[in-house]
Amino acid sequence: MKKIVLLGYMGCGKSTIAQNLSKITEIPFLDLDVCIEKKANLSIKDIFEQHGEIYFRKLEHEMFLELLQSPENYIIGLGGGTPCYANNHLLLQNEDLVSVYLKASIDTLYNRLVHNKSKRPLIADMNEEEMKEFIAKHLFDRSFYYNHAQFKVVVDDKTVEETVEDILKILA
Ligand SMILES: Nc1ncnc2c1ncn2[C@@H]1O[C@H](COP(=O)(O)OP(=O)(O)O)[C@@H](O)[C@H]1O
Ligand SMILES: O=C(O)C1=C[C@@H](OP(=O)(O)O)[C@@H](O)[C@H](O)C1
Ligand SMILES: [Mg+2]
Repeated sequence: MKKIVLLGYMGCGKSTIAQNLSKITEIPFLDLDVCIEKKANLSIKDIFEQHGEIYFRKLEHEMFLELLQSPENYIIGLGGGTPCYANNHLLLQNEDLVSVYLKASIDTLYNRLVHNKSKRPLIADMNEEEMKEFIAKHLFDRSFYYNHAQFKVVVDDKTVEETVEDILKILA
C-alpha cells in the first residue's frame, strides 16, 4: 500500500474527501494544514498574518517532506498551494505514492468558497466579484503544477461519496 496524496485548488474538497476516504479504507488521514498548525501552534491565518506567506511555504514544504518520509501509511490532504512551491510538484510523481488531483471548475470552486473564505488568508478579504476573477486567474496559473499529479478526478457535480468511489477505482 502506498501513501495517497490529494491535491487541488482551495475548496476542491481535499480535506473533506481525504477524511471520507480514510473512513472507508481505514488508512489514517492527515491534513497538511492541520499538521502545520499543530507544529507552529498557530492557525494558518495567524501564520500568514504574523510571519507572511513565504514563511508559511517553508513550513509547508518541510511538513510535506516529513510526512512523505514517515514509515507509516497515510492519506494526505495537501493545501491548495502545496504543489506550486519549493518544487513540491516533483514529489507528486514519486513512485512510492499515489497522487490524485481533485479537479474542480471555477464555478464549483467559487460556489464552495464564497461562504467559506474566512480561514483562507489568500481570499479572506475579497468581495464576490474579486474572488471570481482571482480564482479564474489563480487556477490557470496553478494548473501546470496540479497536472503533475499521477491521476485526475473531476469533482464537479459529484457527491462526496461519488468522488471517493472514483478514487477507490484508481487504487484498485
Ligand atoms: N461533493 C463535495 N465534495 C467535497 N466537498 C464538498 C462537496 N459538496 C460540498 N462540499 C463542501 O465544500 C467544501 C470543501 O472544502 P475542503 O474539504 O476544506 O476543501 P479543501 O481542503 O480542498 O480546501 C467543504 O465545506 C465541503 O463540505
Ligand atoms: O491555496 C493556497 O495557497 C492555500 C490553501 C489552503 O488550504 P486549502 O486548499 O485546504 O484551503 C492553505 O494551505 C492556505 O490558506 C493556502
Ligand atoms: Mg483543506
